[in-house]
Amino acid sequence: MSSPKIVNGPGGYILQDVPHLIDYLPDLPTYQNPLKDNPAYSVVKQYFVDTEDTVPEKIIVHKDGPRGIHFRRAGPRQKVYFESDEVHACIVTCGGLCPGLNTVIREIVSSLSHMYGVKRILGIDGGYRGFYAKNTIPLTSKVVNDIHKRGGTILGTSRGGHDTKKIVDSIQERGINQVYIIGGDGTQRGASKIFEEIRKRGLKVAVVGIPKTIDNDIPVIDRSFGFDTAVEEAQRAINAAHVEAESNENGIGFVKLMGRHSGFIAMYATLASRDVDCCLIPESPFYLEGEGGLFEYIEKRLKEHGHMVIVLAEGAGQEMMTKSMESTTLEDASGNKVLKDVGLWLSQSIKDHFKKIKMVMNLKYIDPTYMIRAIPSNAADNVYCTLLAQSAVHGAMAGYTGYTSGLVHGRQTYIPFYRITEKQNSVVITDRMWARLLSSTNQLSFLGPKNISEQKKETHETPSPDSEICNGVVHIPPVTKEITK
Ligand SMILES: Nc1ncnc2c1ncn2[C@@H]1O[C@H](COP(=O)(O)OP(=O)(O)OP(=O)(O)O)[C@@H](O)[C@H]1O
Ligand SMILES: O=P(O)(O)OC[C@H]1O[C@](O)(CO)[C@@H](O)[C@@H]1O
Ligand SMILES: [Mg+2]
Repeated sequence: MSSPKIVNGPGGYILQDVPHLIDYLPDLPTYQNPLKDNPAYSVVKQYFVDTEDTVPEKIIVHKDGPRGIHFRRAGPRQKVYFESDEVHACIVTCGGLCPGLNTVIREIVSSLSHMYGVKRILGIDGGYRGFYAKNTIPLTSKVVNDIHKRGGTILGTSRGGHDTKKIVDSIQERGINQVYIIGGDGTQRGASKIFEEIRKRGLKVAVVGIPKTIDNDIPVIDRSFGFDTAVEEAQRAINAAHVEAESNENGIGFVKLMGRHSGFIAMYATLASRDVDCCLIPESPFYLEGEGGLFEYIEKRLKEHGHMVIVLAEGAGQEMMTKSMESTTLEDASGNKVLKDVGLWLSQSIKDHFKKIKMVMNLKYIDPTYMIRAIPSNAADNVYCTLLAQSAVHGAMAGYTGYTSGLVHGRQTYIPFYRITEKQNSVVITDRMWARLLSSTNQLSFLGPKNISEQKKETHETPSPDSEICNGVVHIPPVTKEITK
């Protein structure tokens, strides 16, 4: 692994910089950025980003506190390290779907063609393995013109199949010199390995990651593109659950949403809806029976209101499920643990409980999990995708490499891969945002004081001042390599 580029400045200023091609190819020539003559840019007062501009990771600071960690600000630079004719770019999408993938593809192609006059852009078919196992797809502005109106990815995606050597061989053989890799935490780990191999071989190839995660589990960045769309789409399921619940005697509308280790979609969908009485996420343990348990809370709510809505993230309550429901495949092709269907299990457990206590109850279970991610991105996400793609392209043209292009406190930045891959982002239940949710739903926390003090120890002893914005980061145990029985 190449060592991190850290620049220290006065007042505790730290720049966690990203690699540059000249770190290992010092004699590369530079060229004037063609944007200088672009009519869209020539009217902008200061259209090139000052190379000294950086963006702070934490925006809330104390008077006497250090200035803290910063990232390089994204945007076009005066000098570029590629001539337009020289660029041969490729784009690949990996991991699960997310609204906005096609918009990012479209905007990378548009930025390269319209801003930098690039003519050779390839799509890699079907994720990482497409580099060595499939044909490529030529991409032009015409080909991608309408794709942002469709869900999914026109390039196809996959899990597994990352073979660093074969991928870099393919890049080298095809003469590709800019690689745009769109995907989640696993994908960014793969991108980092590709960068290291390219650097080792001394190739003039910029490797750029574009973060995508419906679960919002990538750290540092404000949120992933597509997250907003997914939360919005989840409202339709919650509304339906509410209508069903209201119209039945002791009705329970029960909605399962995505979120393997991180309950962000469930949390934001709950906060947005206002119809949810109980939100269950992986980060907040709960129990069913007895005083302070879920069953008691449901009974109470039904007696008070006659109906209720429960939103459950798929990773919640996994540890409680019986061995009898154990799935036969315990991990996917990428090594991610395959979760058991907690929605079916919990809704059945609730039904059994009410049967046992002889109380009438009508539960309607809605599972819209894939529906919220297989749709085109909304207007806000489309704008986000556009700016993200433009920033990614500006960085590669300027010779930066080995970075993820991401939004930090509303600013486009270049983040070194190691900051993206070292941890997963999770809801921190001792932070303000979860407390806001609890006050909004008025649900119990289902936590004893022991659980709360354990969470505090696991995360930050002292909550970060701006933690409610990006929620915080916790260490997730590495994916367990269980043997399939
Ligand atoms: N540690 C790793 N090193 C190299 N490649 C990896 C690593 N982890 C995952 N990958 C590769 O990245 C790709 C996507 O990984 P994964 O299936 O975990 O999805 P993801 O990018 O995390 O997206 P999401 O989880 O949001 O759907 C796969 O092709 C996988 O082989
Ligand atoms: O697409 P697959 O392989 O079914 O995986 C589904 C998983 O992908 C995600 O959408 C993103 O990791 C999870 O929320 C979900 O558990
Ligand atoms: Mg992932």
